[in-house]
Amino acid sequence: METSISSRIEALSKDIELISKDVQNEDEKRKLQGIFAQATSKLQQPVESIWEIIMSPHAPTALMVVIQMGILKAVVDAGKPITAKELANITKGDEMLIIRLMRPLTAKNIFLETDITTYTSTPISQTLTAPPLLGGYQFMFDCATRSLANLPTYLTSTSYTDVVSTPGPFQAANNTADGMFPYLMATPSKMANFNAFMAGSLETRPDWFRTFPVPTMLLADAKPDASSVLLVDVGGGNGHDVEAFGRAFPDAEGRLVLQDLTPVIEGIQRLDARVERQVHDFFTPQPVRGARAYYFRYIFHDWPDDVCVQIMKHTAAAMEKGYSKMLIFEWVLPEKGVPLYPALLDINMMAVLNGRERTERQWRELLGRAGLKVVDVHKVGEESEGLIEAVLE
Ligand SMILES: Nc1ncnc2c1ncn2[C@@H]1O[C@H](CSCC[C@H]([NH3+])C(=O)O)[C@@H](O)[C@H]1O
Repeated sequence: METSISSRIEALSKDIELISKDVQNEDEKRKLQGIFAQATSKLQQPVESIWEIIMSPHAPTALMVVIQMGILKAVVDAGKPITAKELANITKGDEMLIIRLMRPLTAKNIFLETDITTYTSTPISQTLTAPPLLGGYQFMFDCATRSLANLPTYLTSTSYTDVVSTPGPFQAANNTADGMFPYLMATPSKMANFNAFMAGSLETRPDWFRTFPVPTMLLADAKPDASSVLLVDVGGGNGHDVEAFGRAFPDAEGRLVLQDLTPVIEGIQRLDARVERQVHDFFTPQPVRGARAYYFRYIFHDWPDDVCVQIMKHTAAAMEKGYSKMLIFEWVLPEKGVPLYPALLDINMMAVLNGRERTERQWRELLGRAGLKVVDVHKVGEESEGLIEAVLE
């Protein structure tokens, strides 16, 4: 006997609930989300999908204003329903403006409308108040959205050549010769938003040093004396990553060094004593020579190829042949079927930094130009970043 659609939907919904609970890791989670997204797009009429895309910038824009006005904080802090009138009093904004801004956000379940023009927070708005997410949201809106909106105009002006050098879309959109990092560093609160964002992006990810075989790859043959350097985190931001690495391997011999530009190193509030801080511009010669590992997380996707080669050459010049390794933690795109997130990140890098996400072939070529060769590409699937291990040719 044929089962009715409604009983099949019910069975599917139970199954989805069970599978969702059993999902073990990021890779499985993203695969499942991909299947859900595909199912949704199959059910949607093409015209509905198109309208969803057309209307996609509007809610994030309303949310940015709501953050900027202090409404997000006021609603979450209230801990109970709060009216638009009360919000207008707290934020000194116009009541009617607040009502209009809150409509798409309640429709998206970012806030709950408990009564007419009365709101309370949801897990989404509550989670968004965490500094890494709030900082990240404001950073993306400020740095990426303007460049993205201007990208079609910019690419018309270049007759649709790929973005491979500076100046690029960010410079055109912001009418500046500077790159994103000097732009951020000129305003400490913007740089703080960015650093919080980068540190926070680790929290939802499995640690690279637990995912990939650090004991065999690095520790086993590292020089056993305490004065040699085990790992340099180049452009390591606040030091969150190298600090976590140190905590994971408390007995590993060797120094841990964090390098970044002056405003970042000087802005660090707290860091394990084991991690040495060093101001270093990676466009100048690498001062730490002969380390076991020079680790770069999310650095090269910020830069066009020619610029990456400069950074890589400075590192290669400091590496000890047969001992030092360059480790790159980034996306390694498949040649076909790039998942949505890294595909979007690539467009982001194009718009904001004249950078790009790269395939394994592109990584090998790039490293080869700096006199380095890839000895291994560690991956756990297409849905998460990989670790490229390279040595001197
Ligand atoms: N010229 C430069 N020299 C050294 N660090 C730089 C330079 N330009 C940008 N950076 C840093 O590069 C980093 C890129 S963001 C990545 C931060 C960190 N590795 C992480 O994965 O969380 C930022 O911390 C910047 O301050």
